[in-house]
Amino acid sequence: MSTTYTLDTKTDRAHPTPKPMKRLTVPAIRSRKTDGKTGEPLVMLTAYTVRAAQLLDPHCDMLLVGDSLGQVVYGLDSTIPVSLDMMIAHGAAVVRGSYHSVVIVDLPFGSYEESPEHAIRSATRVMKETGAAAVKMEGGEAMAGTVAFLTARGIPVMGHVGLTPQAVNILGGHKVQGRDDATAAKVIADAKAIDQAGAFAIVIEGVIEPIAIEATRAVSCPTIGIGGSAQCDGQVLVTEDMLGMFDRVPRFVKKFDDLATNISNAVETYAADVRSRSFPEEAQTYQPKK
Ligand SMILES: Nc1nc(=O)c2c([nH]1)NC[C@@H]1CN(c3ccc(C(=O)N[C@@H](CCC(=O)O)C(=O)O)cc3)CN21
Ligand SMILES: CC(C)C(=O)C(=O)O
Ligand SMILES: [Mg+2]
Repeated sequence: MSTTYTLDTKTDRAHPTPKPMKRLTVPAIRSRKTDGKTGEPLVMLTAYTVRAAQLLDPHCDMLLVGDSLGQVVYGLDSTIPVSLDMMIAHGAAVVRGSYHSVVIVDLPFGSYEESPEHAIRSATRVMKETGAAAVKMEGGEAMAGTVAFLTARGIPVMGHVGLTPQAVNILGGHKVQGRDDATAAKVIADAKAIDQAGAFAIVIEGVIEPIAIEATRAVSCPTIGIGGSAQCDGQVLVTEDMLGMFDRVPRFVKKFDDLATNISNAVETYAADVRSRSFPEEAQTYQPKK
């Protein structure tokens, strides 16, 4: 399944061996149902900037321009205030920095819920102005008609069920779903509805493992877990969380590095060097031509 890619250290761009890399497609992603064990899980991470996209692209199947940029990039308390213009600006940057992964852009709160027509207007802007291949929207049974409407008109949709952060005011916080019969049944029904409406994949966020497994088995498209289960057909995390760049992280995050400490150390050294006049040195200083 996986091809070997090498990194051009000057550009951080991936180079396949032996022939040029082609961007993965939505149908290729859709066909990657693993049924829990067989097959290679899908790898997705969030990206908001061109530099992040360049670094992540060779290693991922999908890059998600998540509305989590509200908290991570803009310091907001929730994803509720994020605008479509913000998503489009970051989406275009991520498409420019990638050429292997499928790029998916979150439709932000208030840009799609009113009607299928409302959703397609926003999604069309995303597709035209960013070059992304798909959009993602939160919601289950209530959004199934909208998912079908967009899919029938050329816009691939990724679903998102379980802990849906745009519904934080209904859920009463970022709370794990499926611990009681009512939310457990809702997660399954929502996943089935979005799958039958034609979603090419579904994010299952913050759901107890047995229900995430049941939802994965109940749908024909791949599920992407985040605080879901290792038996989902793929996994996603917020990149800054897994790199140790964001301090308040959910329990489902594993920190694969501690970049905040590295950056803080480098800046401490810079500040000390400026204050002691040991930076800049000769090598960083311009002199008149001799
Ligand atoms: N940096 C970042 N990472 C994310 O994963 C993320 C965002 N931002 N912004 C949008 C949403 C918000 N998310 C969140 C935020 C908090 C929890 C959280 O603290 N959950 C509790 C669960 C408590 C429970 O019900 O048991 C936890 O302790 O993990 C979960 C998801 C996921 N998304
Ligand atoms: C956490 C993922 C699934 C997301 O929706 C986001 O980053 O906004
Ligand atoms: Mg999101």
